[in-house]
Amino acid sequence: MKNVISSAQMRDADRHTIDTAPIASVDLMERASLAFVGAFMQLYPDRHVSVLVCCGTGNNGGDGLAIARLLQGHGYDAVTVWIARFTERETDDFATNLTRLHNTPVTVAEFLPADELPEIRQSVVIDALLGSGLNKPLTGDWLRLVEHINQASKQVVAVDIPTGLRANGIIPATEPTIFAHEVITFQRPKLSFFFPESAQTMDRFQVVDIGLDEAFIEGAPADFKLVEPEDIRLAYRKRKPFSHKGTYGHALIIAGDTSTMGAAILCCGASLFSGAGLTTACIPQEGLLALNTRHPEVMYCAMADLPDLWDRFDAIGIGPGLGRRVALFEKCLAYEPKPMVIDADALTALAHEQSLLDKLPARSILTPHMKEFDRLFGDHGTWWDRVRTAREQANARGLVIVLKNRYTFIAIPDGRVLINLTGNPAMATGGMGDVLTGMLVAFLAQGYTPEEAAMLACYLHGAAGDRLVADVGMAVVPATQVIEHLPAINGML
Ligand SMILES: NC(=O)C1=CN([C@@H]2O[C@H](COP(=O)(O)OP(=O)(O)OC[C@H]3O[C@@H](n4cnc5c(N)ncnc54)[C@H](OP(=O)(O)O)[C@@H]3O)[C@@H](O)[C@H]2O)[C@H](O)CC1
Ligand SMILES: [K+]
Repeated sequence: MKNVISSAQMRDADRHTIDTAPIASVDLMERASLAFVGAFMQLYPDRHVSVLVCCGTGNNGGDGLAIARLLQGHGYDAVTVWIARFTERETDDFATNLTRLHNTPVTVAEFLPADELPEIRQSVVIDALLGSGLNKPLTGDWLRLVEHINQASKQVVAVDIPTGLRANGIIPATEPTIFAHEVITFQRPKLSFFFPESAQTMDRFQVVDIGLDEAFIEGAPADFKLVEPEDIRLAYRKRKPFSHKGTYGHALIIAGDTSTMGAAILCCGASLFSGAGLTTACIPQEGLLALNTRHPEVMYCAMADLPDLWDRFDAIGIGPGLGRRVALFEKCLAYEPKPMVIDADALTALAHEQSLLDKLPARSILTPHMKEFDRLFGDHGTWWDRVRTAREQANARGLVIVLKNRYTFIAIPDGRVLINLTGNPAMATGGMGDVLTGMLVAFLAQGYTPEEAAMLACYLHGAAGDRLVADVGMAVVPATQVIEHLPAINGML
């Protein structure tokens, strides 16, 4: 898992790399700018596209100057630079790059405080005004310039981070920023990119490697970790020769009600396709025909038989579409504790009866979306606060909290948060949560730890959706398709 590091840690990594590589700081800026230009050229291959590079006078601005020079060197023939001279301070690397830029034909205009800003006629604006050095909200001339750029409604590509966005996750709703369609960021995504509030500031980001010392970055203390494909390959255990269904555990899904039987069937299907050796459904009897038709492999357990059969199960998933049968949840908490996934209506029951939280089996997995989370732990004005509560609760109660979001945050008992990057907006359809729950139960039944199960299920769930979008071209992905695509994803590992 890769560390997500703070701006201060990034500065340390910068300094460390300069000292130990060794590399001059201006050469590191050149490397960063080259990496940016490589990514930019993929986005805008037309050398005649008109580009306005807006630069501050710090190192983000220094990058902008180097980028303008490099683009011109690559044959981009309509590059203009604006420099915002709103402070007398400039960094050494900015100054060096300004001298270098003056040796090229690129047009440079400088703006002093209160200067009138000309109309922006270029098609693309590169935002190199302020980067990770931001230490206060935008005001005065900075704000005026950023608003001028936003009002021009051009394509905006930000260098490292959109101007005005704080890097470290806390995003006040009222703070103005530039709006960037694309962010080309250095070495690591900034923590803020994973918080839904960042959608007001940016559409997409991509990370480019600028050769900072990776060992140093990975050695830094980090509360947030990115789940990488390599982590999944390492965690995932391929099926062994001579293994049998007993090797892969028995999952019990307690779900479904008259009008929400589909949730139970989706959940069971996901368990089946995620490799549980056996899957049993505790659903209302009226759902049996549908279950047998859709998934004849799944067995049935009547509500009344649960106490007698409980010993047979290795992991329990409870909640999807449980509806009026939700009292079952409290009953199950009185039986012998088993690895458990708590979702949907069972989460609502927890919210109504908070004392049940203390009765959850150790290291249970909770899978709330935002509303379920707030019902459970109180309203949160920002995602930063919500994630902080998730960390506190996971740590204090020894739970794994899968806080569902465009980038799902997995808060684990040791206080860290794993960030899952797979998944896409085409998957924003009903039933996806039921599928995730089924997958989690299946992985628990197979003997994975709750942390591993959460990581695998979130990653593979999103990866199946990503495949369906990328390879099959689906604009909208229904949950059943994700289930059927899971084996192919597993085989890929
Ligand atoms: N390791 C890396 O990732 C590398 C990053 N590079 C680039 O460097 C920037 C960070 O550069 P830095 O010089 O530290 O900071 P900025 O350019 O972002 O900001 C410059 C100064 O602006 C002032 N400031 C901060 N907030 C505001 C504001 N709201 N309004 C006005 N001015 C503001 C502040 O100075 P003060 O003296 O006023 O406190 C900043 O110092 C990084 O983002 C990358 O683009 C390197 O090029 C390569 C390595
Ligand atoms: K920027």
